Amino acid sequence: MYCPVISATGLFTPEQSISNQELVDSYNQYVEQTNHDNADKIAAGDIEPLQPSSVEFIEKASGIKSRFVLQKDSILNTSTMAPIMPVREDYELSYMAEMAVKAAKEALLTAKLEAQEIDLVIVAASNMERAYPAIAVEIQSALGCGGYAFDMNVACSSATFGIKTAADAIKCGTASKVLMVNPEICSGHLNFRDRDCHFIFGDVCTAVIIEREEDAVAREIQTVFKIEDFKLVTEYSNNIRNNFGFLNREADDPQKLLFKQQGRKVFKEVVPIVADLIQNLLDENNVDAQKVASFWLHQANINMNQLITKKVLGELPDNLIAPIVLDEYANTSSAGSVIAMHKYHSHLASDDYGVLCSFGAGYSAGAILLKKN
Ligand SMILES: CC(=O)SCCNC(=O)CCNC(=O)[C@H](O)C(C)(C)COP(=O)(O)OP(=O)(O)OC[C@H]1O[C@@H](n2cnc3c(N)ncnc32)[C@H](O)[C@@H]1OP(=O)(O)O
Repeated sequence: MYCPVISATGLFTPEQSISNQELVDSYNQYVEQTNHDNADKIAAGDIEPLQPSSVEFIEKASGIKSRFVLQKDSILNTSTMAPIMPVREDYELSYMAEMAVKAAKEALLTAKLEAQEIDLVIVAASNMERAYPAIAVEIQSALGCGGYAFDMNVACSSATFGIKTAADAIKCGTASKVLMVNPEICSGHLNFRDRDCHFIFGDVCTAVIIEREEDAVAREIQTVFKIEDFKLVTEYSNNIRNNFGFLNREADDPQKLLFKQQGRKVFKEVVPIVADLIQNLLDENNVDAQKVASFWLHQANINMNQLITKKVLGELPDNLIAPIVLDEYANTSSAGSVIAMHKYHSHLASDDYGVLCSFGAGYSAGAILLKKN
């Protein structure tokens, strides 16, 4: 049985970003116009007027200050309020593959690997740009990787479940070097006309190389994280849903089928699931939570993340121990915890532990115990 390690990560960040102020200005302009257009119905009491959004609410409720997006103008334009991106021709690279190739190249460079050496490509993300051919097979071809490739979706937990799938393939010898990517175009599943959630998500792509420990050692890779143990859990819930799919293309209002959540219920129900999952993982491996150098958590919401770390550690740690990137990136679904790890791991010393943890729709949650070489 081979021992799987993470030998590199990569990150693609879109060039364009939207501040809370820009987002709120656009939303409030839409509210003003809609209320003006419906003035008679509102006056007759037939419909309620739309309420404005606010920068103060967004920052306080979520900790988000800005988000990166692939297509800013059409999101802020009140006549579209969605990322309007030209349909790519069959001979062109898809948007998801394009982002993933960029993130993957950084990871391959760090891991001192050629793309041809990769023998499994996994796309793990919460939305796929199309049903088939698999985006992973397109990436495999674009990079020139060998072996096989497939797509998988466990919503915000896609990356941890993807790493677990990759590690299992390495352990049993099905693959020796895996590229796992998380191209998340979350702006596409967001209803920017819904005040409750218009601020939550951003676009990004992360990449992770998982391989046999002996191969990474042979190439003298400086920073390698040994995958010590995992815990994955799913528990069905209707509280976070995206109902948009191939069976509702004729829906009256497709926007209403996009992301929706019962935010308070999610908060209340998911925090204990995640805190218990992490605690059980640490207990079973005899690792004291205080000795963990970093908890790279899914970047859902500042209050949720802080409560989870507080439950595990008994106090609020500094930003290196539980790094927050959602202020700049917002919630990027499966990519969030990997961004946190990518940006905040250089302080780990040899034999230090880190926990990579995801949680989200399903419900689904995953925690991975990592040990630095
Ligand atoms: C796990 C995942 O990644 S899923 C995606 C992210 N989801 C999560 O992080 C789940 C955790 N949930 C949360 O963090 C929170 O529920 C949030 C941030 C989504 C919302 O914060 P809450 O404090 O719960 O706000 P809530 O929806 O209850 O609204 C509070 C008030 O603010 C109002 N409000 C809602 N949106 C806005 C807005 N954009 N601007 C101003 N006011 C607003 C509401 O109408 C409500 O008003 P009321 O008290 O008069 O009824």
